[in-house]
Amino acid sequence: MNPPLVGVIMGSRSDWPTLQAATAMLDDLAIPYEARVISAHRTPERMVAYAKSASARGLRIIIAGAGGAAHLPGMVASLTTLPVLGVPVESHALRGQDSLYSIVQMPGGIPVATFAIGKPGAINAGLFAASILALADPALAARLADWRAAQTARVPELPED
Ligand SMILES: Nc1c(C(=O)O)ncn1[C@@H]1O[C@H](COP(=O)(O)O)[C@@H](O)[C@H]1O
Repeated sequence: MNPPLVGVIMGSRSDWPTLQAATAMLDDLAIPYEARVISAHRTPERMVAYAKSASARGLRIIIAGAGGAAHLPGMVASLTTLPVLGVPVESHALRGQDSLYSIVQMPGGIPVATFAIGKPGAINAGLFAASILALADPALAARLADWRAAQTARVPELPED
């Protein structure tokens, strides 16, 4: 297996069903990744070590999902200049609006690319990671174009089809 290019991290194991929508896209496009549970709140030292070593270990993009007081994506972004794609996980109490606002409202200077709440956001984070990597990888760009074409072909023209 090739070394991972994308680090998929999440604040809790309970986020994994959401983040698996991102890793499914990476699997579809044959992009090597790793998945880890890392929390800014519960495992702060694991987070610092991961973010500081990510680039040197060969990671090119980090997808970070978290719910509620979702500090993980922003804190990781503060510790690396790799692109961080933030996925707001749908929380129970506030249905992910807390997660979304926590991730999207970064102060100027530390960017996190923020996606939609829940699985649609995770899917798009996976596809966006592919788009970034495809800039320097023509074979991946071709796989991504094929993936889009297959998606288009699956959309029926008539509603009863
Ligand atoms: N938002 C964060 C962070 C963080 O931002 O570092 N660490 C855990 N969490 C979130 O807490 C929620 C509940 O976690 P549990 O299900 O483990 O109680 C999860 O959605 C997780 O992302």
